Amino acid sequence: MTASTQVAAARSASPEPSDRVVLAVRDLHVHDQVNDRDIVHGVSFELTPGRVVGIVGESGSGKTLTCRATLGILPERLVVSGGSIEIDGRDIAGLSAADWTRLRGSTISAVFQDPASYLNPSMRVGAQIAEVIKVKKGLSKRAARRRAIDLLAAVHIRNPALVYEQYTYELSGGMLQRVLIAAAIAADPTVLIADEATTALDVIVQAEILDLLADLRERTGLALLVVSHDLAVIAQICDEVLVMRHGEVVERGSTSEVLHHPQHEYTRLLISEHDQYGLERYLETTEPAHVL
Ligand SMILES: Nc1ncnc2c1ncn2[C@@H]1O[C@H](COP(=O)(O)OP(=O)(O)OP(=O)(O)O)[C@@H](O)[C@H]1O
Repeated sequence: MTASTQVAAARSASPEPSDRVVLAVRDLHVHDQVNDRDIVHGVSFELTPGRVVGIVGESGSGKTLTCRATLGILPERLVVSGGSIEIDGRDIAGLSAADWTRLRGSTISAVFQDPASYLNPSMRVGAQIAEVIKVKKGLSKRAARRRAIDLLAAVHIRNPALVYEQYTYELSGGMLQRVLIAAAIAADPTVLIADEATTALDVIVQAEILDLLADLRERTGLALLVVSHDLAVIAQICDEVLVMRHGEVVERGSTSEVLHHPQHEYTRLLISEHDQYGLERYLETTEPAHVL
């Protein structure tokens, strides 16, 4: 049984109602204590199992800080100054460092741009995934290795046992991003945040990684928060989209509704900027744009 089928089997053995809210961000405000100003103003969204919410916006619009607040990893000078974040029904405001250690990876996990910087260059990549499994799942060294190889197969790596033994410098950017996704899902989180996770990849590899995320959501019920400055990425995978500008959500709605009938001038600008990259092929479809 592969890792993904194991995950799917474990979940189907205890089916969860799909309207169970696994992440609720309500009226989130992030404040810069040094400059005494709010830089994220009232962001709200909810994730249920298998749902994909996207955040799109230009550089500096507050996308990453929204993710970092959700993961409890804001830079020191920044604080959550308003609103609430609940993960699996639990308000994160009162979490201790030990609670966060338990939660990160096993309930909420993340992948970012530049996977190489999140992997140790002097350790075989498979061993790094196995390490997560040993720590988070308490498996033996041998069982963790087996599961890590299964996970590499689950993220569509063709020769997982060989790749397990390789180092980061031997792998392409797309392969490294797959390895990082395997590590991120190793402890069966319910929520995965993908912050510009495909930005550094060429268009074909980017599409493959988005397919992989869609496949994981389909098979395991993983809920996804996908952050990108690129509307084409959002169009390919998200059920719902929030358009951010200067720390505020200027427009939100189902992806196909926002792409077909943008209400805000800034959304229209984003769409027109992306036409040249092929967004029109999603806009031309009569079906919802996000269906893969
Ligand atoms: N460590 C920090 N200290 C102070 N201000 C910060 C810090 N990180 C971000 N900011 C401020 O918050 C704003 C939002 O940053 P954020 O990284 O969330 O933007 P973003 O939409 O993710 O952009 P990008 O796509 O470039 O990552 C920035 O314009 C910056 O002014």
